[in-house]
Amino acid sequence: MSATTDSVHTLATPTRQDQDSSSNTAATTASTASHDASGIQPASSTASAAELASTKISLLGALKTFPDFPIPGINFIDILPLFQDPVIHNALLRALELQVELSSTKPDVIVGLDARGFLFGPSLALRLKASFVPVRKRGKLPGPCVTAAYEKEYGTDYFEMQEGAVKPGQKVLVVDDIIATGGSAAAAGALVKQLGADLVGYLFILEIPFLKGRDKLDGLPTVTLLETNGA
Ligand SMILES: O=P(O)(O)OC[C@H]1O[C@H](OP(=O)(O)OP(=O)(O)O)[C@H](O)[C@@H]1O
Ligand SMILES: Nc1ncnc2[nH]cnc12
Repeated sequence: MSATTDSVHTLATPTRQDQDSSSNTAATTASTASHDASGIQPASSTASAAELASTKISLLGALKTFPDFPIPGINFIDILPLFQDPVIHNALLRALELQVELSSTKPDVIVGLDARGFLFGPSLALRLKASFVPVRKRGKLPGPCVTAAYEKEYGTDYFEMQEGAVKPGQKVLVVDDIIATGGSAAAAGALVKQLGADLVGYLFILEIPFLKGRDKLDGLPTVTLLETNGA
């Protein structure tokens, strides 16, 4: 197991758990600082930053990796165990909430991506007193929609949003479980902008850094709680 460290990350040693024969704990790094564009946190946020750092570490041991899923060559990182234990689930939501509070912008709307962005997007929106709006895979939403095609780690797909779901002047934060190649998030961001809203940034539970997904996000503030290259 290996994990990287750099100037904005502190290495956290995840606990390997022998949970079942087909899975293992992901080699993962918990960020102790926001990955936002400025990297600056106000002095008044010190207590929140400390809480966030310890909360992230409690999330690490729950992740599992599945080699060669859904196709050979992909090391699939399963975030679903984060929702199986209510203590970990609550810690996750608290960490995401703190992460948004530490950023400079309060979003009006949380846009969550089909399907795993739906697992925490609405709960996070409630905590932030923001709206929740879904981005769905093509053909699932009724009424007039805007559509964007995108490439991801294991194929091509299409995202849609309903016209009018976000409005000009609204500050929108796009959230999803994982940023891999960044194709899904970039497509969602393009739809938000096409509808005239103000895309203020992206928030993910987990980043796979070697796939350089951030490079597709136009330099917008992009925050991830955890990261792993799936080793
Ligand atoms: O950064 P990318 O390369 O675009 O990959 C990340 C996306 O891939 C996964 O979704 P997937 O399309 O597999 O669908 P699901 O959430 O419905 O399982 C994941 O939940 C992200 O949405
Ligand atoms: N390696 C991966 N594991 C889990 N979800 C993903 N979505 C895209 N790539 C993924």
